[in-house]
Amino acid sequence: MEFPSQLIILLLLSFPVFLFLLNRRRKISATKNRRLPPGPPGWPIFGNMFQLGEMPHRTLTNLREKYGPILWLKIGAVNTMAILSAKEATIFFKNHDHAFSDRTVIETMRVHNYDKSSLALAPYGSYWRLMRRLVTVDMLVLKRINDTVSIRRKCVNDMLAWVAKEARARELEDGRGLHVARFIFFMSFNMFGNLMLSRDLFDMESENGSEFFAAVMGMMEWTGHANVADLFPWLRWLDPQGLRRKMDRDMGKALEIASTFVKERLEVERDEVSRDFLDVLLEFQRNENQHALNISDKDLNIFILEMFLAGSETTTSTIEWAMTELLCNSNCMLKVKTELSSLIGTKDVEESDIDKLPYLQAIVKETLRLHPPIPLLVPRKAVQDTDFIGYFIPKDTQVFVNTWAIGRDPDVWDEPLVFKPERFYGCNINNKIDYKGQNYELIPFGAGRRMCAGVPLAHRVLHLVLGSLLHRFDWELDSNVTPSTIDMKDRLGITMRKFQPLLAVPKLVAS
Ligand code: HEM
Repeated sequence: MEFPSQLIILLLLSFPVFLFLLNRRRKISATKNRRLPPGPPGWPIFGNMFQLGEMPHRTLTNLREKYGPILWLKIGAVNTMAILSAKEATIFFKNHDHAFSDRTVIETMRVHNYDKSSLALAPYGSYWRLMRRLVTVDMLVLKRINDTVSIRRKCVNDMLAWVAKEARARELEDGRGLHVARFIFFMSFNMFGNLMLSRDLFDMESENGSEFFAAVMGMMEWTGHANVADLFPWLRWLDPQGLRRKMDRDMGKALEIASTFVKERLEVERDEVSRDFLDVLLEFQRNENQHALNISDKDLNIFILEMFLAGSETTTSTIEWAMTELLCNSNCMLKVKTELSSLIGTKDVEESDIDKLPYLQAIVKETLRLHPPIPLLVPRKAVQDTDFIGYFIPKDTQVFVNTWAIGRDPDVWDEPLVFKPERFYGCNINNKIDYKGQNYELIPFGAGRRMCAGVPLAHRVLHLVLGSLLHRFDWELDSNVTPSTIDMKDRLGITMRKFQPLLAVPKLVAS
């Protein structure tokens, strides 16, 4: 009778060992198998770099038909996986978000060790967690966003006054359009200047930017350039296009000015009413005993720069595209203007009105579906070797989640190439789809752990600015273009902007 109970105990003890060995065998066989996703053959040394062209989001989308929704590329020396469909993106974010939660860092972002202090580029770990908490728990929470409503209102009013002045001037000059993205960008920059530092950094009257503005503009330019040193890391020391040198100069200047802003702030008494994001940041830094890590002064200065880099171009690109689509689709323009006038009347659009404006919301979603400002998201990187849908993805592989392709995925969207806000409106089946990271077919802000930390603020700003421009003015295309001749090409820099900037004529709405 002794024997069976010993056997049972032995079996019970050996079961976990058995499971461990089985799991290990599976992993070894997946690794041995090393089946990479399919992809176009590349050149020796250069891989697929010449095939991608200037608009990789479009090139990759076109490759889906031949190779399927998951693509393997070698861009120079960099292993790259691209995800091109909503179904595969869902599996990626639901089951593998952790395994791909690091970031690839481009060469220009290593200057001044920017990447070491950046929230957007930090490796997935304790520093990232701390900074992410700062943004999502202390800074961009509902109360603080509500406390700063008047700042955004003032910046939008300044912009509306500027456009009104231009509109009056244009009444005399037949049909000459205004460069729409320019004044949206200046307004956004000032908005972040006021939210972050309580100061205007661009003078709309004289159209003059501060030194800080010029330095951050330089940073945006060098970040948006394709850099050979990113594809062949052994070329880094050579800085073949001089981008590192230029970035070093402009980022150095921007950091120096940001540190004087901080020093000046430390010398003044601040009251609760005028608290801005810098006050929140400094308080977070002072409470260092509550965190596992310290935030250095440099981390703080880099955080300030990051808010400008993350927020102003993305906002501008979205609104320029929304205005373009509306000017090409007069029925949608009429519908949104009718919604605004019947629900808002003659008063200004306020952030508190957004929930009452479903068609305006549908327009913002539809614009972000077709024209996501960051079409390949901020590239992720594999933290470890991973088995992804039966493919072996080696550690350090760069991942492009092509949200541009996913927004046009024919398996998900009816008439995917048509601008149709109605799909998100009324009783339509897509009405419930949102960009807050739960619906993987619409991910202009990404999804998962590394999803955009600025969504609550971006949501307010996009609707407020677009709603105000549409409510206050009637818009027409520049007299040289029509909806059928307008150029709809995009170009990729730090964000995806319209290749030919939108020129449109504002006319004051008679009140
Ligand atoms: C139209 C507006 C915006 C768009 C389309 C956008 C889009 C994105 C995208 C695609 C990512 C990468 C997500 C991923 O990897 O899954 C991202 C990251 C980020 N965004 Fe935004 N963004 C916008 C506005 C803002 C604003 C206003 C802020 C801050 C004030 C902001 C702060 C950030 C930060 C800090 C990250 C890095 C998050 C992390 O790595 O944990 N963004 N954004």
